[in-house]
Amino acid sequence: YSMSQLAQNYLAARKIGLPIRMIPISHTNPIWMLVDRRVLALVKRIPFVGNSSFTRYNYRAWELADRYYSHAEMGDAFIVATPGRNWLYVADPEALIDIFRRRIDFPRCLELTVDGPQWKTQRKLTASCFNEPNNEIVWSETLLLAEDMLSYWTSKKSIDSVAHDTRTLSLHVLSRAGFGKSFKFQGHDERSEGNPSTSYKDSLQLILENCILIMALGPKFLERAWWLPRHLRNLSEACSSFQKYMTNQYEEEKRASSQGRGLADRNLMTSLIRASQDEATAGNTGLTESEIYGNMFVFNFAGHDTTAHTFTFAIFFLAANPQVQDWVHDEVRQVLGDRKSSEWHYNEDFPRLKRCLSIMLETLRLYTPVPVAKWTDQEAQQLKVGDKTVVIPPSTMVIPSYASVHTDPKYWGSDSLTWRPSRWINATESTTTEHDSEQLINPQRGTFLGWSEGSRDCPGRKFSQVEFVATIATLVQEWRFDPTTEPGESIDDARRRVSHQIETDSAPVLLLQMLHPERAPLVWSRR
Ligand code: HEM
Repeated sequence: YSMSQLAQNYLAARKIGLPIRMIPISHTNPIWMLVDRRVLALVKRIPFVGNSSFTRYNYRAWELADRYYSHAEMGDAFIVATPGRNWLYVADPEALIDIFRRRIDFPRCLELTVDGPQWKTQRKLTASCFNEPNNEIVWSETLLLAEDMLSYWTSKKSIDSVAHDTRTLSLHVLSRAGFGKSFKFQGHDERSEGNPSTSYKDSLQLILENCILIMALGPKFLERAWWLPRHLRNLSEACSSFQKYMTNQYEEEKRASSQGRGLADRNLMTSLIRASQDEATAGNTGLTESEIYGNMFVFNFAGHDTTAHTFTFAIFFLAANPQVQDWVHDEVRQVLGDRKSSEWHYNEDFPRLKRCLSIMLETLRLYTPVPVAKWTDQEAQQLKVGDKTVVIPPSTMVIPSYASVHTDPKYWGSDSLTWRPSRWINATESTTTEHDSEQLINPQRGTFLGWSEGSRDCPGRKFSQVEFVATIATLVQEWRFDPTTEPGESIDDARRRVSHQIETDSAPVLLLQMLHPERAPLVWSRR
C-alpha cells in the first residue's frame, strides 16, 4: 500500500516539473520518528545504500544538517515525494514572501489558533496587547530575574542548568507580563516542589511542560478521570486552578472597567479583556471569555520554550566564542557603564543595545526554533518560483526552507555557516558617539524568517527581543563565562567541544533545541 501511494505521489510530483527526491517512509510517521535517526545511522554504513535520499531526507528536521546544499544542487524549489504526501521545499525569497502573504491559499497545516474570519478579529485584538507599555514590563521584570539568575550562577563553582534556569526566567517573565504575577527567580537547586493546585506559577509550569498531553487528552477528559495516575490527576488540578486564576482576573478587570477604571497594570490579559470590551462597545464582535483564556494559553505556549531554547543556544555560542563576549561587553559598558540594572531605561537603553540583539538574530539564523509548515489544503495553487510558475496540487505540504535561506552564501557571504553576530551590524557615518553610528542591517526580504513573515508572523517578536537583550546585557556587564575543562583538555579544546556539541547534539523535540546542554557545564568569572 505504501509503495503504491509513493508511486502515485511520484507521478503527481512529476507533473509539477520540479526536481524530485523519493523517500520510502513518510518522515512524519510516528513509529518511524521514534527510531529514524538510529536506523539511518546503521543504514549509512552499508556500501552504496549509505549515501542516498533515504539517509539524507528520511528523518524529521533533516533540513538542519543539510542547510543550503540541497537547494544549491536542485534550485530554489524541489519536491520530496513520500508515501504520505508530497513535500515542496521553497528557498526563493520572493516566493516565500508570496506564500506568507497568501494566508488563505497556503494555510498552516497544523492550526494552533483559529483560522478564517474569526482569526482576523482575534489577531487584531491580540496584536494590540503586545504594545510598548507591555514591553516596558518585560524589560523591568527581566532585569530583576536576570540579576537573580546571575547571582545564582556566579555563586556556584560551575553551572549545568543553563537550559533549566533560562526556562524558569522565561516562564516568570510571561507570568508577570502576561498576567501581572511576579515570582522570585529560583535556580535549579533552589526549587522546592510547589503545589500546582494552589499555586498559580506551579500550575502554569506544569501545564506548559505537559501542553501536548493536555491538548491530546483534553482538559475535560482529565477532569473526569479520577482513576488516572497521580501525575495526570495533578495535571488536571493544575488546569482547574489555572482556570480559576484566569476567571478571577477576568472578573476583576470587568468590574474595574464597569466602574469606569481599567486596572493600572497593562499586562497581556488585562489588555486583551479591555481591547475586547472596547470592540464590543463599538458594536463589533469582541472575544468571549473562553476565547480570551484560549489566547492566553497560546501566548504562554508560544512564548515559553521559543525564547528559552534561543537563550540556551546563545549562551553556549557565547561560551565558545570569548571574543564575541568581549565585543558585546564593550557595547554594554558604552551604553550602560557602571549603572545598576535598576537604573537602566527601556526607552533609552534598549534601542542602543544592538550588539546584544545581534546575538539573538544570529542564533535564530542558524538555529530557528519554530518550524512553519504550510500546505495547499483542498485546492491547487499557482506559485511563481524565480521565472517559472508551477501549479501545486491539493494536499501538498509547502515548506519554507529556513535552514537554506538562512545560510545560503548568496545572501550571507562565504562564512554563512559560521556564528558571527557582527554580520548584523553596519557602521554608518558617525553620529553622536562611535557606538551610535552602528546600525542593525535589514536583510533582504524573505532571507530571514526567524519570527516568520506576513499576517501570521509572531506577535511576540519585540517581547522576546526585549527579554533577550535585557538578559544578555545583565550577564555580560561584569562577568564572563567559559566551558569547564575536562581532564587533559585546554580551554580552547573545551570551546571547540562546545561548538561541536551545538552542531551535533541539537534536534527538534517539540521545537529545535540543544538536547543535552547539561553535559557542558559553564564557569563564571568576574571581569
Ligand atoms: C525567540 C522567540 C520567538 C520566536 C523565534 C518565535 C517564532 C514564532 C514563529 C515562527 C511563529 C509563526 C508560527 C507559524 O506560522 O506556524 C510564531 C507565532 C506566534 N508567536 Fe512567537 N516566537 C517567539 C516568541 C514569542 C513570545 C515571547 C510570544 C508571546 C509572549 C509569542 C507569541 C506568538 C503567538 C501568539 C503566535 C501565533 C500568531 C498567530 O497565529 O497569529 N512568540 N512565533
